[in-house]
Amino acid sequence: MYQDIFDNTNDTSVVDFSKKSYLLKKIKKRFLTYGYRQIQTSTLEQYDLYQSITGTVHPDNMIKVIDSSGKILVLRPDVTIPITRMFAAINKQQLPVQQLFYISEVFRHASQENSEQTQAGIENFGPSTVEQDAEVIALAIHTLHDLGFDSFKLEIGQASFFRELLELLNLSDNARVKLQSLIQAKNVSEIKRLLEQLRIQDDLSILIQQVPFLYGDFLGVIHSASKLALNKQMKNKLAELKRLYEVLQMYEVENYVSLDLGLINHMNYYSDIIFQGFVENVGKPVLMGGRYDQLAEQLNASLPAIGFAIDVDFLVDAMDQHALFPNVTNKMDIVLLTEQARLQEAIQSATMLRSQGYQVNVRTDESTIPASTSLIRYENKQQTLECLNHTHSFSDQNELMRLLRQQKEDE
Ligand SMILES: N[C@@H](Cc1c[nH]c[nH+]1)C(=O)O
Repeated sequence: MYQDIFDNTNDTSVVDFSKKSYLLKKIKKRFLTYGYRQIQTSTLEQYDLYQSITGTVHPDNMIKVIDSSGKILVLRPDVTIPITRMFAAINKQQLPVQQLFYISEVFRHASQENSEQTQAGIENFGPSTVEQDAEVIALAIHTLHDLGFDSFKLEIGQASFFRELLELLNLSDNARVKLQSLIQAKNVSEIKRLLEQLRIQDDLSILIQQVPFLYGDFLGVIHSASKLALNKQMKNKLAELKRLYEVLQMYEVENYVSLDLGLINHMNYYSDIIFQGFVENVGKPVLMGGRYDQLAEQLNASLPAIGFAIDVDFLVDAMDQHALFPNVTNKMDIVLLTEQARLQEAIQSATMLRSQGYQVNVRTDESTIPASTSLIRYENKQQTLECLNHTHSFSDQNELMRLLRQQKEDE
């Protein structure tokens, strides 16, 4: 029974936390350079809001809480929707551009377990243009690059291209979901079988069977897709993708992108461009996003927007696998070991050293000394500094500071 208390936790150890904070610092710095400002939304959200919006996390996968009045709340399953809610409440029309970022926990119920993940993401509310899409994609690439990955890819898809295609088929919800997942899995033989079962007319069936092959080199895919019998809207979407690629070339990030016209995302609120970031040897995306120009319409506002979120905990694992963290040590900079009679003197030195930014502990018992780079002893009427296998005695704080500076130079 007691074991239950220890299961299903999401604790982060000291070492992992220092990795996480290293990563978050880098991400935050990069987001700031593109003009994003940090925001925080409430952890508890109205269940009704999420139930009424289509295209979000499935209600069964939300973690519910009941408040004192009996109302059902959910632990924030997504950040994009609360931010859209926030702006839709104040602005019914397009705002002056709003560029926001967040570092927040999201809570989802996944395969029998409650999962809590930290997401670091951005949302950009403003005119829906290809140039804006390119800037957001460049930011995503720039961020992954900052973390030290040199081999990663951003797979780009087009939600409306795909949707148009499916609409031509007039399918039931069930059949659509099934076909979508087969296309995403690129399961060609099952797609063929399903289309036969559904008695889809030949020319459309041939078109759909081509979709799993529409991935890879960006311009190559656009070229292959343009040869298929597409309607005008789909042709326009391809022209936009071509322009997107041109702008990504201006950012000099075109080598990091590929195109997958069969790409779908678990969130259905995306209206146009969607993307997922993959790093080498890791099967799941570490970054997900896209344009969601119609989401705010469900909240009676017109606020085109684009954004993405990074799964921070997953990225920590990926960075670990790629050995991208600098050595993390648990060591104190300095430990002061003192006899009881000189405790006050040691405490005063510790205060002075902390004011200089050193990490310092004072101890009176040798058996409790934590690992440290340097040890200062106050004993037998003497004070000494032990570091790098040398022992130096010093007479006052000035001399101690001089020794420590010297030690830094020698390191
Ligand atoms: N909220 C999305 C990511 C995203 C942010 N902005 C747009 N999309 C997710 O959790 O997958």
